[in-house]
Amino acid sequence: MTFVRLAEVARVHGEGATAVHALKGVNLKVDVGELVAVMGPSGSGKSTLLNLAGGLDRPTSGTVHIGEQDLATVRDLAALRRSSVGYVFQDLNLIPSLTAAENVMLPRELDGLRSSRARQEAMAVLAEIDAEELADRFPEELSGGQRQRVAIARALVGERRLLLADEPTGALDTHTGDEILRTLRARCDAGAAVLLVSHEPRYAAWADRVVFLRDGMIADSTNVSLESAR
Ligand SMILES: Nc1ncnc2c1ncn2[C@@H]1O[C@H](COP(=O)(O)OP(=O)(O)OP(=O)(O)O)[C@@H](O)[C@H]1O
Repeated sequence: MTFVRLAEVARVHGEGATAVHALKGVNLKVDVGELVAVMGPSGSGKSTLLNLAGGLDRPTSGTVHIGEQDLATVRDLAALRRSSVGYVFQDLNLIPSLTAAENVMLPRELDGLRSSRARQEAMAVLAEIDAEELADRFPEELSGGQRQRVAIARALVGERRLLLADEPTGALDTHTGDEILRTLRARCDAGAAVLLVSHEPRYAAWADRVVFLRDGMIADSTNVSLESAR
């Protein structure tokens, strides 16, 4: 079953002579339970693709569906994003005045959950990625790698059915990076759809499929033979 569908999606940044055609007529489906890795050179449109797939940006032309919903017709896109989509950005975006646990709780509290329940969920997901001991620290008290793990916990909390990860292993050592990939893979196997941008072939090996972008177009798409790759 397809969970995310991009059809003939184009995105032009700017206008006239300075216009940048970041994506040009991209078609992509990600199924429930599927992990798709997006690879490609710098500037090929990977982040633009992720932002469009999660409704953070709108296409210049073409359509994006999450589940049954055409994002162009969704009234409360922010609510849809909060309930269905988890993002791990390159620049982390943790709120400095909140502890790690409070950062992870925040999306659930915005969903209307009581604090005690949101905290329970936050602690469970921090435990899942082996980061419970970070719960009561503030972002400035964490290393780059620890911040990354907290940002990942925030993306996983709740019943997010679509996870978008842009270089989620960027600041992490190999062991922790592998742990994160194992967690993403487990979420996927439990029914999430995952889009992962990575420069590193070793992480792409965790994917079901690798999509290569070049100059805003899908240049190639390869199914990964999982057993041999991991
Ligand atoms: N807001 C924006 N305004 C103007 N141009 C943009 C904007 N966002 C992206 N671009 C341009 O669109 C193209 C695709 O950018 P994008 O960030 O999607 O590529 P990327 O493959 O993710 O690159 P990287 O690997 O360096 O993160 C690039 O030429 C970039 O400069």
